[in-house]
Amino acid sequence: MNRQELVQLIRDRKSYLCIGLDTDMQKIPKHLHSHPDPMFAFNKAIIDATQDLCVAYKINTAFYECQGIRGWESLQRTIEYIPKTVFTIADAKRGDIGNTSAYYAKTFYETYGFDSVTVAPYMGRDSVEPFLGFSDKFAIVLGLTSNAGSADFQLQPAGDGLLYEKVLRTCASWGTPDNMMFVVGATQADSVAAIRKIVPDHFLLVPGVGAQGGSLKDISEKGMNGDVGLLVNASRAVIYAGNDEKFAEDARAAAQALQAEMATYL
Ligand SMILES: O=c1ccn([C@@H]2O[C@H](COP(=O)(O)O)[C@@H](O)[C@H]2O)c(=O)[nH]1
Repeated sequence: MNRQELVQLIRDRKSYLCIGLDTDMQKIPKHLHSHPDPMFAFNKAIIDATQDLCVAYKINTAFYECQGIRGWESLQRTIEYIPKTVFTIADAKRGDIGNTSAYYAKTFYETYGFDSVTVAPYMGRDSVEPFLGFSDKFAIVLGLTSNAGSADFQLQPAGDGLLYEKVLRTCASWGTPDNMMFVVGATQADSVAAIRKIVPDHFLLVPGVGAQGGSLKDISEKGMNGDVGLLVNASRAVIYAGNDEKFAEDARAAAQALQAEMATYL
């Protein structure tokens, strides 16, 4: 999916909600455990219940990788089940020397068919560029993350500003808003004005609403640009809104509340 199609989808659905499929075998309802593929059964029910309310699904690969081959099979069934009209994110936080990054890009864009993959930029230009050479695909580079540890490096002084500002400025010069987005935590709303000065046109993937306490209102008011420019992720707050037979209904209600609030900001 390209940027124009994503913007149109957001306008049509009055939503910039990304639902995170952080599917945890310890948390899915007990009655699904007898299913041949419990993770996929859970994801399928969530997707069926929410697909008209969101514009993206984010699969955090850690939850699948830890299950070995069965987890990768659940991931594959899930990505194949998500409608092609919805934007997909492999939250894998990859990045390595160039030839290795090229295989990470091929894995997520071609083998699995994701629209985007999250990329850790610490290894520099040659580690990020292999994710940029695919049409209608996006590298989503970690900018200012939602966790407390973001203060350890990202918020440290570097030259005239802070390290994360240098990361945003430098990475933005390697790509364009058509092939790159940035991760900015919802818990970092106070920094969003500074971020928008550096990357006014890029989409921001914003995790941290819900379980991590970030404010949808703050991030929407401070982070939106002319093309909306935001994908706000909620994982646990949506997919674990309930944990019994009606978990999918509960997930829909949680997603609907977020979408309804988003509609007021558009
Ligand atoms: O800075 C970051 C980068 C990624 N994440 C990921 O987003 C979701 C958030 O889950 P919630 O349950 O909505 O808190 C999860 O997959 C994280 O690994 C992040 O939180 N912050």
